[in-house]
Amino acid sequence: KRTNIPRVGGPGPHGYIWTALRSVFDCNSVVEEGCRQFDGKPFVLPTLGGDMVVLGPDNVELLRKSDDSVFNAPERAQQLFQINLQFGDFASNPYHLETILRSDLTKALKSLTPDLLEEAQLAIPETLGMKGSESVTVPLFDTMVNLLGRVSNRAMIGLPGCRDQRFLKQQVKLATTVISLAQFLNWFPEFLKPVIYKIVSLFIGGTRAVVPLLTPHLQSRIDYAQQDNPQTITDILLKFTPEEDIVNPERLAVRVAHLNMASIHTSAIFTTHALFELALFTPAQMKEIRDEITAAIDEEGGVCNKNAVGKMYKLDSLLKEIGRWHPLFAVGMSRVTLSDAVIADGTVIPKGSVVAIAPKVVHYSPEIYDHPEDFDPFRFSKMRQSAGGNESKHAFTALSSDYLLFGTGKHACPGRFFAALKIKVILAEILLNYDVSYPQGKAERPKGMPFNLFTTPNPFAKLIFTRRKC
Ligand code: HEM
Repeated sequence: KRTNIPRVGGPGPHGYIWTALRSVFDCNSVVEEGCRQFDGKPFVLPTLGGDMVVLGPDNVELLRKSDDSVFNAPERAQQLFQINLQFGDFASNPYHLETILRSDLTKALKSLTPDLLEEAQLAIPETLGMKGSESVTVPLFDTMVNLLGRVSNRAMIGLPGCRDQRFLKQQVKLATTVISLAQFLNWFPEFLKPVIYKIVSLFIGGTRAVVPLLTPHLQSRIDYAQQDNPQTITDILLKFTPEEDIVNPERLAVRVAHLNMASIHTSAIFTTHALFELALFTPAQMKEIRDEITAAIDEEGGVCNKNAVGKMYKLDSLLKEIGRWHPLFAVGMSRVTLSDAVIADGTVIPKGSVVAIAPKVVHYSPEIYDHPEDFDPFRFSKMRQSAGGNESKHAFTALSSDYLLFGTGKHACPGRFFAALKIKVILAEILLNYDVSYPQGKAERPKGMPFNLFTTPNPFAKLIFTRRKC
């Protein structure tokens, strides 16, 4: 048994604390340092939430096959988000994850597309604040979070809830508060956590602030759903909702708030990165991507429906290349070991460890990707062309051990098809109606903002949207 796993960073307590702080503010370089130093062998990454064992890429398969008996994901989600305090006891019956997201939502995407498109068409000029002007300059990430909050909720809860600004404001805030609050709660002993949570959430909001604003919108869906014609994700969810959550819609609101939390920021991050990249496109690249979008819509009789979106291969490729470059987390697919576990190189990981994998080691591997250090927006659409019958392997939403954006195995992101659809509907609409450019003198990709192993686009960076002349 080898259990002495080395640690990245300087020696001694000072080295430990300094590296843990770097994992908050400079996570990408600490993780890169560890991956380089230990060259595929596991190493310990100190974080403010405790030690994390970063496994080499040869363990992706181990996590893919995992059934939670040894490498457990729900337990890790509990630690990361303090789910029992912030979302209640849904671990015992996660019906909103299992039934709806894994099959029913994906099947319903076709019928949700017209509403997503209608909302995008109305919300884009309103959220940008165009108000009749030809051109506006906006802080891009915040603008996209607000846009995605509204468009996502057109599918999630429908009208009029998706335009309720008070609800959207609290819902958007939830994603940023949940993780920080969970990390803060982790510093207290178990028995104190509920009290601390109650006090702190009085000041910073969180789930408790979203639920009362969301519940009335769900109540009207409950009344509507008695007719058998689901028009929103909530309507589909209601088919699987136990009676106790129907009579207490606050309980249902917690589930919907949780789905929204997983859905809005992730999609907004991708839309933001995509627009930052599109603003750097050459005129020839821009023509290529626009021509493909127009052709896809024309083939569907001028309607941007789900089939049309499915034919926007260059847009799909751009998103996939963004995911290769910016995989959300410096380390992801995080699990807790429920017993001692032997990994690919024979190392024994002790029971109770948190393990994770650094996606960039895979995404930047020259054995997998040609010139991995180059950002090539059409990398995957070119790979698709030469795939000889295996084209779908290169789709943005395809899962593979060569591409870890959406994780792997049983817990791979179940919302990825919904995410891809809404992001593409929004981007196609923007590309066909606006030119995007950087404010003068800033024509370079803004650096992301790492925080707590997670990297968001720079919130201060701006983009100019100019209406296209037809
Ligand atoms: C581009 C957008 C998105 C990205 C990059 C993304 C990424 C991820 C990743 C990396 C995981 C963890 C996978 C693992 O541990 O193996 C995950 C899990 C999850 N995602 Fe997403 N996600 C996105 C959009 C969405 C959307 C739109 C929804 C909801 C509608 C969603 C719902 C979830 C849920 C519920 C889980 C937990 C699954 C489980 O534990 O079984 N995600 N996502």
